[in-house]
Amino acid sequence: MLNRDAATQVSMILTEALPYIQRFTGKTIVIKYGGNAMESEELQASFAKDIVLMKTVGINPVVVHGGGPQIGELLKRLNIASEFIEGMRVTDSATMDVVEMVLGGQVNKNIVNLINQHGGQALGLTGKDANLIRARKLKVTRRTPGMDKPEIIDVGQVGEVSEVNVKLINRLISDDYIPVIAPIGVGDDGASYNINADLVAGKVAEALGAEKLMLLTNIAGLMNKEGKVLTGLTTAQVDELIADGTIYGGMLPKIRCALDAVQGGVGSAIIVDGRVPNAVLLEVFTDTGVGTLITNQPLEELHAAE
Ligand SMILES: Nc1ncnc2c1ncn2[C@@H]1O[C@H](COP(=O)(O)OP(=O)(O)O)[C@@H](O)[C@H]1O
Ligand SMILES: CC(=O)N[C@@H](CCC(=O)OP(=O)(O)O)C(=O)O
Repeated sequence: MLNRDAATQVSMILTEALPYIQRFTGKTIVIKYGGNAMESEELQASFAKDIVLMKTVGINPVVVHGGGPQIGELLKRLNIASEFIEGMRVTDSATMDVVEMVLGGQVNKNIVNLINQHGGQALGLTGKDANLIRARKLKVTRRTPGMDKPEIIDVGQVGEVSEVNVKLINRLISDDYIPVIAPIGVGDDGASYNINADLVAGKVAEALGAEKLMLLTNIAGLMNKEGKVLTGLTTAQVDELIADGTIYGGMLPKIRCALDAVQGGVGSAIIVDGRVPNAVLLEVFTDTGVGTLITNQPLEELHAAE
């Protein structure tokens, strides 16, 4: 039996959750589960439980996962060198094979299995299944201070989303499945594309008209040079932070996809620290959600989240 203090705590949490449950019931929330947020077995289990709980109270979670560090590990074991340009892995055909094996196999099935172990009905897909994610080749542009023109860089078999099979995802949702999507796209010619998982999550959220896009990562949020978490950002402020080098690497696609998603009709996008146990629950069901929030009604000024 719960002691008095624990019982009070539980009832406080449930009371706090009620308005959020009412607000999100029947709505779709897209959760991007980054490879860095899969740090430990405990965190993976708490993520799976959070997703099952969401579904149980009538919210429709759609998971899009990454697996960058897991791809890096196998590439290393196979002695295949790898580099990132502007947050995108340069992908030749040997690298693409590894990406497909790790994301579509190991990582996808691990998440599906965990959700199912906790009582959910997860169904894993790559963008190739039923042409879920159609893609075209992505050309990376790099702006270097002092150079008047941006460079266009060929990073190989890296794609961007051209179309999402919304009908399939909605069908899975209405049949009570939890879709778990690996960020591999298929070109018109059947070619495989390695797509940054943030970009897939953003486009899936946009295509579904999701209420919320959550990006789980290994940092407390988007930070300024002093290490303070920033929230309520405008596009212009983000552009400034990119230009002065405050935002770089993996945060570039993350913040861009968050901005694009809200401009494309998603209610809000939030970058959350996935290293915190039950990060998804805390963000969706309590007032304590912290991280970098991006909405269409930006706050007046950049400010540090409390
Ligand atoms: N301004 C910034 N604020 C926070 N993190 C940043 C910033 N600029 C770059 N980063 C880097 O971006 C990383 C998150 O991107 P990434 O490693 O691709 O995460 P994920 O695997 O979760 O998608 C952070 O761990 C940090 O190293
Ligand atoms: C083009 C590109 O960079 N693709 C990513 C796909 C996985 C991913 O995005 O994983 P995280 O979310 O864990 O970083 C990669 O190859 O690492």
